Amino acid sequence: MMQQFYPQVPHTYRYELNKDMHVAAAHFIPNDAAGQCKNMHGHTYFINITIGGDTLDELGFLINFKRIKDIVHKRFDHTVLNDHPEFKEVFPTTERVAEQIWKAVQTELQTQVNKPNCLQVVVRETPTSYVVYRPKPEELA
Ligand SMILES: Nc1nc2c(c(=O)[nH]1)N=C([C@H](O)[C@H](O)COP(=O)(O)OP(=O)(O)OP(=O)(O)O)CN2
Ligand SMILES: [Zn+2]
Repeated sequence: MMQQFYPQVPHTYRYELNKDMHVAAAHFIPNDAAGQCKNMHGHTYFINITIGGDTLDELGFLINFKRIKDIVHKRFDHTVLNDHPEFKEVFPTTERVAEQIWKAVQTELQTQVNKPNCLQVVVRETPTSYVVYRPKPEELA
């Protein structure tokens, strides 16, 4: 079941789009300070992505919902997060996962003519733990 939690991000865009998805993935935090998380274990991550913009494309989309899912789900679903190049230098904590999702989505959005912005990424790792990632204003187009 989707966790119906939607933190609001303040903005003045005409359109706001939200995409929810689940990603099943394994990870581990290779440091003794992480306790049990040092051992490989899995989560069904709940992810919510918020996109804002003032103009639509020729179809009337801010961006196709499916394209957002493809950027994240195709990349991470049923994988070991630690195996991905973006997690070679940093551990795949919830914070870092949210940050990397923002980077991947924002990069894709900037290839669009209407250039919408990714305003927020929510990553829920467990029923009791989640992170909200928001870019700095200077990181937006
Ligand atoms: N700031 C962070 N703290 C922790 C992270 C993280 O990514 N960022 N990750 C973990 C572990 O990976 C773990 O899977 C999740 O921890 P936790 O929420 O403590 O899991 P529980 O289900 O045991 O939570 P309870 O509320 O105690 O049941 C740890 N910390
Ligand atoms: Zn974990």
